[in-house]
Amino acid sequence: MIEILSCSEMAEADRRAPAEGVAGEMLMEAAGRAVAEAALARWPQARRVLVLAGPGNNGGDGYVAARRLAESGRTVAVAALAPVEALRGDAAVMAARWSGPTLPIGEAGPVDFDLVVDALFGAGLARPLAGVAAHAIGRAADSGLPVLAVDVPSGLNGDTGAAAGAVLPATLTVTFVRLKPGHLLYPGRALCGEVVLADIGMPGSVVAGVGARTFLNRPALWRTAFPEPNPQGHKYDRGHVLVWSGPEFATGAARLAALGAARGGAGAVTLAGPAAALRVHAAHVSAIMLRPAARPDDLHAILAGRRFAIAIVGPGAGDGVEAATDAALAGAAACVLDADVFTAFADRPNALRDRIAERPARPVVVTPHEGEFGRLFGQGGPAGSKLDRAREAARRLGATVVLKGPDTVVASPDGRAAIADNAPPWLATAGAGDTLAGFCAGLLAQGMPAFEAATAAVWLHGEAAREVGPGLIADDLPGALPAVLRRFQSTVAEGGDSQP
Ligand SMILES: NC(=O)C1=CN([C@@H]2O[C@H](COP(=O)(O)OP(=O)(O)OC[C@H]3O[C@@H](n4cnc5c(N)ncnc54)[C@H](OP(=O)(O)O)[C@@H]3O)[C@@H](O)[C@H]2O)[C@@H](O)CC1
Ligand SMILES: [K+]
Repeated sequence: MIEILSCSEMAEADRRAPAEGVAGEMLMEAAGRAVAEAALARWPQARRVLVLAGPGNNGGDGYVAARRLAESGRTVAVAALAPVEALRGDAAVMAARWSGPTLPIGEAGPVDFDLVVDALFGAGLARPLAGVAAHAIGRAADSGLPVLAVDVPSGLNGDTGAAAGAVLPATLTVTFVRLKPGHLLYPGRALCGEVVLADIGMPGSVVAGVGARTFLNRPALWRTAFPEPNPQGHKYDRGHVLVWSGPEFATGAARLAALGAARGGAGAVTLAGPAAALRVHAAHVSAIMLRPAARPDDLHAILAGRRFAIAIVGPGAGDGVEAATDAALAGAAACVLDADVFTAFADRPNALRDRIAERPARPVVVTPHEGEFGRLFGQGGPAGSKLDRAREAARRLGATVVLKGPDTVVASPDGRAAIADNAPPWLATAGAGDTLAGFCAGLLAQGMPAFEAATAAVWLHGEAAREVGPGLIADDLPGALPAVLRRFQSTVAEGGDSQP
């Protein structure tokens, strides 16, 4: 279940389902039943339920849920935004099957109820909520009652995770078939509360036919590309990562990247930089090699001497970052560009694009957080949701983009994208991004393709942070990776997945 479907892709699946023998009515019955079952499981004590029903199929699901809840002995009332006669298609059928009390929404407040089911708008939201609909969700929110949202909280855009106007925050959201981007991208993720994904009998072949290009970042997405250690392998079979280090008083970031690359599985890792900086590194690292490079241009010669080297440039790179980027893009087999690179190329994304385009077959992964993304692209940068922006940036740069945050998006220039949902809040700490750049380079060094390496690195990074728990500092992340990898490898060996 790793595809993520946009609202229009989900509608496309609905249109294709009847040809595979699954009528819309069947899907709606199953959806409404799943909502009722989730309500009963989560709030077994709730006796009186108010269902807010909208004018489309989201409302149709609400009428089914109302019927099912009434059948299970709950006292249910429907507060309808549209008169029953105005409903069309499956929603009209389901409204006709509902024989309990129905009031115009303006006349039904959430007084004397224990639970609100929000079936006003789902995937068909077309504009900000206004008038009686906005008033109704305001009253529901103010009531303090738990809210079960059908598909998505009303007012939330299922594609972007944003809301142009008022939204009814949910305690629990029951969605169907596949997740939508809005369940994962903030603020949507927080507005959904807990999310339950219900199987409503949509055939997998119908979903596959839609050809979704967005995925949940789980091992199932990249597991087959994950490097398997060769028992007869040599360390250089697992690649060599070269990290450019800036000046002596800013060595931490480059060192975290180097340690991340080593833990991420690179056969060998070298920190290259000014001698004064290397002396600082020498006081901290043992397994990492040190190579003097007085000036970033010296990287050309170092890279020329290696058949296969992955370069990391940006963490703690300092003033020479542009020259170091040039050398990396000219000579490395793959590059991870982070941090100071985005300052050096601020407002000049095309200059970076042109350099990347000089060797189009060579994988490049860029790993900005939102601030760095804004700095790089400046005015006229990619617009829209985080997913849209990452995709557009990948297309413009010709590089795999990791747009970091609590809902990190990885996008490939070929159009694929993945959203992560496993980063704990304590991962937002100084140096965590440098370690991520290292994990990614460590996987690239072992020959993993860029999109797979970047998505795997992001997932492993989140798991490593969970492994450490609250109180984490970035220094802990490389050391937490072996336990995560051990668990991951054992689930692969068992043919399973550590998460669905
Ligand atoms: N495969 C699945 O997942 C399945 C999904 N199913 C369910 O179908 C839902 C999608 O149904 P949907 O396409 O009918 O859209 P929905 O959200 O009900 O809204 C459309 C209506 O709202 C109106 N409208 C829009 N914005 C408005 C506003 N701001 N203010 C006022 N009105 C506004 C719009 O009117 P119009 O824009 O034309 O004026 C139209 O009448 C989906 O979320 C899920 O719950 C299941 O039943 C079966 C399987
Ligand atoms: K809803």
